[in-house]
Amino acid sequence: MKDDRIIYLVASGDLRLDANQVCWPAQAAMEQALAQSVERLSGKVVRAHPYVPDKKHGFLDSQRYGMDVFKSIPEDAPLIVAEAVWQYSHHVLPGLTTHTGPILTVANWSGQWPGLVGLLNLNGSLTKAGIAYSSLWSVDFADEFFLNGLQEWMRTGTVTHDRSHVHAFQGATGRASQIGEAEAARLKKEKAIIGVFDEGCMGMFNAIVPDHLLHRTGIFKERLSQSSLAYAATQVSDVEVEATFQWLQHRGMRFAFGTDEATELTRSQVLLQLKMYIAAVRIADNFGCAAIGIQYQQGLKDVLPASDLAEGLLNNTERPPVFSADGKRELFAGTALPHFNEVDECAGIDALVTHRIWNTLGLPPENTLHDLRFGEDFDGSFVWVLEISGAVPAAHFANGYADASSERQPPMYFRLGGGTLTGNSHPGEIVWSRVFIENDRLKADLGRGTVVRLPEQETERRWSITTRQWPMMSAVLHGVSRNQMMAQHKANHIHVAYANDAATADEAMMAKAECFRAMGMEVSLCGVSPA
Ligand SMILES: C[C@H](O)[C@@H](O)[C@@H](O)C(=O)CO
Repeated sequence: MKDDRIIYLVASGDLRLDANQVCWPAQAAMEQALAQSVERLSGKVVRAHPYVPDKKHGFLDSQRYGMDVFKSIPEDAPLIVAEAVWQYSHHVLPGLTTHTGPILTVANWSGQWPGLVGLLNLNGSLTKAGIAYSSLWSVDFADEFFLNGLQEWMRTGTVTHDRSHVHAFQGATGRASQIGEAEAARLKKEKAIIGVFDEGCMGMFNAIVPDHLLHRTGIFKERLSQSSLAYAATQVSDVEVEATFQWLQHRGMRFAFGTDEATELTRSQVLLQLKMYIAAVRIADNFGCAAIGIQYQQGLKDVLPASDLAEGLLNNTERPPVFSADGKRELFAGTALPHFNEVDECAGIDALVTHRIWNTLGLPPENTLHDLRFGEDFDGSFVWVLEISGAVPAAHFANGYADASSERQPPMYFRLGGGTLTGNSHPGEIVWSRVFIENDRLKADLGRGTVVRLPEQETERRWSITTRQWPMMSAVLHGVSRNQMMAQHKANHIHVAYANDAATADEAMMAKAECFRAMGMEVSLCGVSPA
């Protein structure tokens, strides 16, 4: 007889065995706490797939495995996708496309592993796929917000969230309107190319912009291969790469060198990373790209050290010069070449538009995405830990390269090592944004924030409970609570750019919103006034 109390549970994981094994204890602890809360409300959690002793974890670790597991889940049953780790959404997406019962995505509010990041990627992917779902998050699965939400979901199949901070953008005025419209018109007339080095990183379905939506904005993809990047890196001379390395050292960037290739950063890893940097600029020039994205994961991760150092350098106006192979021409001289991490094409659109609008406004054009990794209250405000897995432009640190260091990427994600471009982002006024896809439309959320200087001890604490090797930004997002942000945000990534002060940040936000609107997107302002 069918037991109406049963709620099925699946857990999507990484593709990398090491990451799944290292992170499994956190997942097991989270599932236990979650199951107890469900039981308190008279439900019963049944795992739809087991812990596999041979693998030493219980994650869905491939798309095919996910499809096979979903065959045995009754399609109309209530289903929880529980996440304490970074996960590849395509492991569960196929099964969820045909699931008719209520779906709840849940993450533990912890910075230890990027579980919240995984949850947000899944939510963005489900949104793009048009699959109905609800979502919840909790520190211990016993708080009122979580229990109320869980109860509502178990009773009605949905969770209602407060989204009163989201306002339809009403159009900009004055200079912001002119600049935004002019940039959109320029894109339509002149067109622009984003170079995509192997589409579809780590199952991030939400990060792939279908051509029919992209082309309406004036942006087109050049589909590039990471194989050609690896080859081009072999063509860079040792003399050139040595000069690039010296350039960085001369500006005070620190490299945390060791000797063990398996766990430490070595000079040879860094030199390969810098060859990749030079190669990427040359390929971008060859194909006339206005921005590029290197996925690094599947494929390149087995061939070269991490792409992050190259990515951070590309995003900075002041960066080591790169010349054409014949040495005659400096490429992209005096400017950043916007790079979108993990080939997140939504971020690619944003990076290009931000780069251009900020330059027009005379603002620092360096922009980047971060993961929405974690956050906690500090001194009466909710301060987010924005942290990306490797690199930000050095201009985001108070003293540029002199405040930047390169640390070895964690071995469980980056077997072949390579260094990050890391540091603590300086205080200041920022514009945040996210382009996403819903109902086969490009949409964009924008808002304002302030990067705060936390006491050193608190900064260190936050770094130590997340990933110490990765660059961090401590941000207060204006007019948006933690739960509102989580409920609305449709991506693991959030885009950020600094302005000079509050007034210039407000103007830049409006100019970008206007540009996005003129590019055909449905634009919302979050936490700030619509006009
Ligand atoms: C290395 C990890 O897999 C990261 O790529 C992950 O935490 C992310 O940054 C996801 O946006």
